[in-house]
Amino acid sequence: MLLQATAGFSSKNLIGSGSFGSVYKGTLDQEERLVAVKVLYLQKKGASKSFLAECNALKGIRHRNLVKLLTCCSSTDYNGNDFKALVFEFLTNGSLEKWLHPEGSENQRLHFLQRLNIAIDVASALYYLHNECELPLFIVI
Ligand SMILES: Nc1ncnc2c1ncn2[C@@H]1O[C@H](COP(=O)(O)OP(=O)(O)OP(=O)(O)O)[C@@H](O)[C@H]1O
Repeated sequence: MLLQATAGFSSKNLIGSGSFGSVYKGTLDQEERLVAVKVLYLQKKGASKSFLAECNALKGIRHRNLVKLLTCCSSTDYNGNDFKALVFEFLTNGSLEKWLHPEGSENQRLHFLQRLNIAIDVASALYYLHNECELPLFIVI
């Protein structure tokens, strides 16, 4: 299903990569729903731990400033190769880092109030994670 959704994890659907995986844009056919599929680099130390931590921490979370985790996939093929991926709702506005530190045109620069609102939203999400969400949180180092 994920293979189909991402056209075989095609490089044209690659939207970014982080410390533990690559993120692909995908479309779930039946619903035409856009998703972000994070495929873990399992050869990297800490990646499996990061997968479990992200699954456990995000699966019960409902907050307007935290991305929704739709499902976690873990499988092993006939040759014993492991595959782990996290499927998130797709966020259309791109990377926050690029909004905060734009390279190009001045038009894309956020003004002070917009930046303040982002800081408030981040603080609100952190407050929720620390005080209101009942799930254990893991920090992966
Ligand atoms: N749900 C999503 N919707 C759209 N783009 C996403 C989504 N999740 C991640 N991305 C894109 O993929 C990039 C990599 O995400 P990922 O979660 O792997 O790493 P990170 O959180 O940016 O970094 P690190 O894991 O190193 O802390 C992000 O910077 C973002 O551009």
